[in-house]
Amino acid sequence: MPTEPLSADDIEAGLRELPGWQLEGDRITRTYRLPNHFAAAGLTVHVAQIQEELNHHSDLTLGYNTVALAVNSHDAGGAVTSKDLALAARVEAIAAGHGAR
Ligand SMILES: C[C@H](O)[C@H](O)[C@H]1CNC2=NC(N)=NC(=O)C2=N1
Repeated sequence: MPTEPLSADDIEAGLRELPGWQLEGDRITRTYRLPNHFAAAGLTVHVAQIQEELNHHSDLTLGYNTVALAVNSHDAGGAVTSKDLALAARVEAIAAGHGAR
């Protein structure tokens, strides 16, 4: 998968397909709210598993009942690439199953 930086238009187009995700500075971010702490911990572990599978890792923060992700591509000089959007899409696909909104 290319690790070329995406244009602002491409990032905007990608984020339109990712509800709740936004561009904050040079990273795409999302905070999921979970029914309770244990559900948030479970989503955190599941996201870590996906990130290992993709070999692409966000800053992943577990709160009382939240899971926050912030990611860009180090190997593209800290720019947003298709790898970041792909990670976000994988997380979007499983988050609701953990009770996230
Ligand atoms: C050596 C290893 O493949 C690289 O460091 C991977 C690991 N996870 C990564 N995560 C992110 N966000 N960006 C990267 O460029 C990256 N590269």
